[in-house]
Amino acid sequence: MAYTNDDEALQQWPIECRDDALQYLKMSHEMVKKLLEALMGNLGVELDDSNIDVFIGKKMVNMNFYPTCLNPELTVSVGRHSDIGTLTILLQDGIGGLYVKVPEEADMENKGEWVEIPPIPGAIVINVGDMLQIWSNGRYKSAEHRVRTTSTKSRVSIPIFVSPQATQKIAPFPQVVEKDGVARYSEFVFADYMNSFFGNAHDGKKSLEFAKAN
Ligand SMILES: O=C(O)CCC(=O)C(=O)O
Ligand SMILES: [Fe+2]
Repeated sequence: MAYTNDDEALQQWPIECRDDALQYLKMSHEMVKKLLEALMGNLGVELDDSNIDVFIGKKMVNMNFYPTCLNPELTVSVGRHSDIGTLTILLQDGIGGLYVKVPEEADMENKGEWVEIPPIPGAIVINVGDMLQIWSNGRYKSAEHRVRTTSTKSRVSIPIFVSPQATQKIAPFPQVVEKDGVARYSEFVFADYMNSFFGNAHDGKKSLEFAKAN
Protein backbone atom coordinates (compact mmCIF):
# COMPACT_ATOMS: atom_id res chain seq x y z
CA MET A 1 0.00 0.00 0.00
CA ALA A 2 1.12 3.47 -0.87
CA TYR A 3 1.68 4.99 2.56
CA THR A 4 2.65 2.04 4.74
CA ASN A 5 6.25 3.14 4.74
CA ASP A 6 5.31 6.74 5.39
CA ASP A 7 3.86 5.72 8.73
CA GLU A 8 7.18 4.15 9.61
CA ALA A 9 9.10 7.15 8.35
CA LEU A 10 6.93 9.51 10.40
CA GLN A 11 7.91 7.88 13.69
CA GLN A 12 11.30 9.55 13.33
CA TRP A 13 9.77 13.04 13.39
CA PRO A 14 8.95 15.18 16.44
CA ILE A 15 5.19 14.91 17.05
CA GLU A 16 4.51 18.61 16.27
CA CYS A 17 6.04 18.24 12.78
CA ARG A 18 4.19 15.11 11.71
CA ASP A 19 1.34 16.82 9.81
CA ASP A 20 3.80 18.79 7.67
CA ALA A 21 5.97 15.73 7.22
CA LEU A 22 2.97 13.66 6.10
CA GLN A 23 2.04 16.31 3.51
CA TYR A 24 5.65 16.30 2.27
CA LEU A 25 5.66 12.51 2.00
CA LYS A 26 2.28 12.32 0.21
CA MET A 27 3.26 15.05 -2.22
CA SER A 28 6.57 13.31 -2.87
CA HIS A 29 4.86 9.96 -3.48
CA GLU A 30 2.58 11.35 -6.19
CA MET A 31 5.44 13.33 -7.74
CA VAL A 32 7.82 10.36 -7.78
CA LYS A 33 5.12 8.22 -9.41
CA LYS A 34 4.60 10.79 -12.18
CA LEU A 35 8.34 11.21 -12.73
CA LEU A 36 8.90 7.46 -12.90
CA GLU A 37 5.96 6.98 -15.27
CA ALA A 38 7.64 9.45 -17.64
CA LEU A 39 11.21 8.19 -17.12
CA MET A 40 10.39 4.49 -17.43
CA GLY A 41 7.77 5.03 -20.14
CA ASN A 42 10.53 6.65 -22.17
CA LEU A 43 12.45 3.37 -21.95
CA GLY A 44 9.44 1.28 -22.96
CA VAL A 45 8.66 0.11 -19.41
CA GLU A 46 5.03 0.67 -18.38
CA LEU A 47 4.46 1.53 -14.72
CA ASP A 48 1.32 0.09 -13.12
CA ASP A 49 0.07 -1.30 -9.79
CA SER A 50 1.87 -4.59 -10.43
CA ASN A 51 5.38 -3.10 -10.63
CA ILE A 52 5.30 0.31 -8.90
CA ASP A 53 6.57 -1.22 -5.64
CA VAL A 54 9.76 -2.29 -7.38
CA PHE A 55 10.68 1.40 -7.74
CA ILE A 56 8.99 2.85 -4.65
CA GLY A 57 9.48 -0.04 -2.24
CA LYS A 58 10.67 2.08 0.63
CA LYS A 59 10.91 5.76 1.57
CA MET A 60 13.30 7.07 4.17
CA VAL A 61 13.22 10.65 5.45
CA ASN A 62 16.45 12.08 6.82
CA MET A 63 17.05 15.36 8.59
CA ASN A 64 20.55 16.72 8.03
CA PHE A 65 22.00 19.49 10.20
CA TYR A 66 25.30 21.04 9.18
CA PRO A 67 26.72 23.21 11.99
CA THR A 68 28.93 26.19 11.16
CA CYS A 69 32.56 25.30 10.76
CA LEU A 70 35.36 27.78 11.51
CA ASN A 71 37.46 26.50 8.65
CA PRO A 72 35.19 24.86 6.05
CA GLU A 73 38.14 24.17 3.74
CA LEU A 74 39.38 21.59 6.26
CA THR A 75 36.14 19.62 6.48
CA VAL A 76 34.52 17.17 4.06
CA SER A 77 30.95 17.76 5.32
CA VAL A 78 29.23 15.26 2.99
CA GLY A 79 31.79 13.71 0.67
CA ARG A 80 31.12 13.16 -3.02
CA HIS A 81 28.70 10.32 -3.64
CA SER A 82 25.58 9.38 -5.55
CA ASP A 83 22.43 8.30 -3.72
CA ILE A 84 21.90 4.59 -4.17
CA GLY A 85 18.13 4.31 -4.52
CA THR A 86 15.64 5.23 -7.24
CA LEU A 87 15.17 8.99 -6.77
CA THR A 88 15.88 11.43 -3.95
CA ILE A 89 13.59 14.35 -3.20
CA LEU A 90 15.60 17.03 -1.41
CA LEU A 91 14.31 20.05 0.45
CA GLN A 92 17.09 22.47 1.36
CA ASP A 93 16.97 25.73 3.31
CA GLY A 94 18.29 29.03 1.93
CA ILE A 95 21.97 28.65 2.88
CA GLY A 96 23.40 26.80 -0.13
CA GLY A 97 26.40 24.49 -0.27
CA LEU A 98 25.07 21.58 -2.37
CA TYR A 99 27.20 20.88 -5.44
CA VAL A 100 26.64 18.48 -8.34
CA LYS A 101 29.39 17.27 -10.65
CA VAL A 102 28.79 17.74 -14.36
CA PRO A 103 29.72 14.30 -15.76
CA GLU A 104 33.05 14.07 -17.62
CA GLU A 105 31.27 12.49 -20.57
CA ALA A 106 28.62 15.27 -20.82
CA ASP A 107 28.60 17.28 -24.01
CA MET A 108 28.90 20.54 -22.06
CA GLU A 109 31.55 23.22 -21.67
CA ASN A 110 31.74 22.79 -17.91
CA LYS A 111 32.06 18.98 -17.95
CA GLY A 112 33.90 17.63 -14.93
CA GLU A 113 33.19 20.80 -12.91
CA TRP A 114 31.30 21.08 -9.62
CA VAL A 115 28.24 23.29 -9.99
CA GLU A 116 26.36 24.72 -7.02
CA ILE A 117 22.64 23.95 -6.90
CA PRO A 118 21.35 27.22 -5.46
CA PRO A 119 18.41 27.12 -3.10
CA ILE A 120 15.26 28.49 -4.78
CA PRO A 121 12.33 29.28 -2.47
CA GLY A 122 9.55 26.73 -2.98
CA ALA A 123 11.71 24.46 -5.15
CA ILE A 124 12.96 20.99 -4.42
CA VAL A 125 15.95 19.14 -5.85
CA ILE A 126 15.47 15.70 -7.44
CA ASN A 127 18.48 13.42 -7.71
CA VAL A 128 18.59 10.34 -9.90
CA GLY A 129 19.90 7.41 -7.85
CA ASP A 130 22.13 4.45 -8.77
CA MET A 131 19.20 2.02 -9.17
CA LEU A 132 17.65 4.18 -11.88
CA GLN A 133 21.01 4.21 -13.64
CA ILE A 134 21.16 0.41 -13.47
CA TRP A 135 17.53 -0.24 -14.50
CA SER A 136 18.02 2.09 -17.48
CA ASN A 137 21.24 0.25 -18.41
CA GLY A 138 23.19 3.48 -17.88
CA ARG A 139 20.97 5.82 -19.90
CA TYR A 140 19.97 7.83 -16.82
CA LYS A 141 23.00 8.85 -14.77
CA SER A 142 22.88 9.07 -10.99
CA ALA A 143 23.91 12.52 -9.77
CA GLU A 144 27.31 12.79 -8.10
CA HIS A 145 27.02 15.42 -5.37
CA ARG A 146 28.63 16.77 -2.21
CA VAL A 147 27.89 19.35 0.48
CA ARG A 148 30.14 22.10 1.84
CA THR A 149 29.59 23.96 5.08
CA THR A 150 30.26 27.64 5.77
CA SER A 151 31.84 29.42 8.71
CA THR A 152 28.89 31.74 9.26
CA LYS A 153 25.62 29.86 8.84
CA SER A 154 24.42 26.41 9.81
CA ARG A 155 22.29 24.54 7.27
CA VAL A 156 19.39 22.08 7.27
CA SER A 157 18.29 19.74 4.49
CA ILE A 158 15.57 17.07 4.38
CA PRO A 159 16.00 14.34 1.78
CA ILE A 160 13.44 11.62 1.09
CA PHE A 161 15.29 8.60 -0.26
CA VAL A 162 12.98 6.54 -2.49
CA SER A 163 14.38 3.08 -3.07
CA PRO A 164 13.48 -0.57 -3.69
CA GLN A 165 12.97 -2.99 -0.80
CA ALA A 166 16.14 -4.65 0.49
CA THR A 167 15.04 -8.02 -0.96
CA GLN A 168 14.39 -6.64 -4.45
CA LYS A 169 16.33 -8.19 -7.31
CA ILE A 170 17.79 -5.51 -9.58
CA ALA A 171 18.97 -5.72 -13.18
CA PRO A 172 18.74 -3.56 -16.29
CA PHE A 173 15.29 -3.84 -17.86
CA PRO A 174 15.21 -6.39 -20.73
CA GLN A 175 13.45 -3.81 -22.95
CA VAL A 176 16.49 -1.52 -22.68
CA VAL A 177 19.09 -4.31 -22.90
CA GLU A 178 17.44 -5.49 -26.10
CA LYS A 179 17.72 -2.00 -27.61
CA ASP A 180 21.31 -1.51 -26.38
CA GLY A 181 22.46 -5.00 -27.36
CA VAL A 182 24.37 -5.38 -24.10
CA ALA A 183 23.61 -5.53 -20.34
CA ARG A 184 25.98 -3.07 -18.63
CA TYR A 185 25.14 -4.36 -15.13
CA SER A 186 24.72 -7.83 -13.61
CA GLU A 187 21.76 -8.91 -11.49
CA PHE A 188 22.04 -8.48 -7.71
CA VAL A 189 19.89 -8.07 -4.60
CA PHE A 190 19.51 -4.50 -3.32
CA ALA A 191 20.56 -5.45 0.26
CA ASP A 192 23.97 -6.53 -1.09
CA TYR A 193 24.35 -3.22 -2.92
CA MET A 194 23.52 -1.33 0.30
CA ASN A 195 26.06 -3.39 2.27
CA SER A 196 28.72 -2.61 -0.29
CA PHE A 197 27.83 1.14 -0.26
CA PHE A 198 27.68 1.53 3.53
CA GLY A 199 30.72 -0.70 4.02
CA ASN A 200 32.95 1.70 2.08
CA ALA A 201 33.82 5.39 2.40
CA HIS A 202 32.04 7.75 -0.06
CA ASP A 203 34.07 7.85 -3.25
CA GLY A 204 32.10 9.50 -6.00
CA LYS A 205 30.31 6.98 -8.19
CA LYS A 206 32.53 4.02 -7.27
CA SER A 207 29.42 2.48 -5.65
CA LEU A 208 28.25 1.43 -9.12
CA GLU A 209 31.27 -0.80 -9.64
CA PHE A 210 29.54 -3.39 -7.44
CA ALA A 211 27.00 -3.96 -10.23
CA LYS A 212 29.15 -3.59 -13.34
CA ALA A 213 28.85 -6.51 -15.75
CA ASN A 214 32.18 -8.27 -16.28
O1 LIG B 1 22.30 18.15 2.40
C1 LIG B 1 22.17 17.99 1.19
O2 LIG B 1 21.85 18.93 0.43
C2 LIG B 1 22.40 16.65 0.56
C3 LIG B 1 22.64 15.55 1.54
C4 LIG B 1 22.96 14.27 0.86
O3 LIG B 1 23.56 14.23 -0.18
C5 LIG B 1 22.49 13.01 1.44
O4 LIG B 1 21.98 13.02 2.57
O5 LIG B 1 22.63 11.96 0.76
FE1 LIG C 1 23.18 12.39 -1.21
